[in-house]
Amino acid sequence: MSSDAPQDGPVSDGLDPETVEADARAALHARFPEAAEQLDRYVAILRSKGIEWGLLGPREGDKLWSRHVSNSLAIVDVLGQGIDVADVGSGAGLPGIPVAIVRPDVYVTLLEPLLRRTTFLEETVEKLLLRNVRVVRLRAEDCDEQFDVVTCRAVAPLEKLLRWTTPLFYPAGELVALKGSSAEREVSEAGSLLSRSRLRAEILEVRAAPDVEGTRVIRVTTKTETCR
Ligand SMILES: C[S@@+](CC[C@H](N)C(=O)[O-])C[C@H]1O[C@@H](n2cnc3c(N)ncnc32)[C@H](O)[C@@H]1O
Repeated sequence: MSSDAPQDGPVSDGLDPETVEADARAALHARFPEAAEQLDRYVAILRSKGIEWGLLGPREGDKLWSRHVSNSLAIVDVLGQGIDVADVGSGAGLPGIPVAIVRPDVYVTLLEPLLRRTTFLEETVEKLLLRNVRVVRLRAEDCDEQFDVVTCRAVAPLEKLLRWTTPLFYPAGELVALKGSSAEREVSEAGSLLSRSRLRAEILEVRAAPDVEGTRVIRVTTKTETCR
């Protein structure tokens, strides 16, 4: 699951991975002090049960802060206040759980079709006492609810994501897809579907905290009609 997680240039090149990881944790604690303890508890669950259950590769244990949590939290400033979010293909809860931890004003639905993963998610949500999260075992294309924002990370190329998720956010909401360096190519490949569906895509550079690696998201919204 982790190999296709979006990540731009390796900030860790030449640096001791333990230092990179400790620095990322410190930067995220400094940015989200009220959430620091909960984030630590979530990372501990990912490092133990997440890896044991095969939801993350064994080598990801050393990159949980610098690769996964910082990447997930890069979208927090893109999300409006008090909104309903669906995290499609949440896997081990990325980005939905870190977002729910630092943004208690947001209500997050973790949408995930695989039983093993929804069991992990339900147990994790219960352990962390997250009141603003629910877990729904469904494929995105089988979900008939609507959300203000659909998030996703490392699930599918934009064109496929649009086919699966447009009914979940159209016409008033948006899709926020964590992508990294493939963002431009994916927008271009989805060009004709975007225009046929009257959707507009923009690429945003985002970062969870000043001292962690940034990434790029594709934000898709509905084209607004212009009055003549
Ligand atoms: C590579 S994992 C990424 C998990 C997580 N978002 C992350 O960044 O670590 C892709 C996830 O998407 C889920 N998935 C695949 N097809 C899906 C669909 N049609 N609707 C919802 N989730 C789907 C898979 O079950 C899997 O958990």
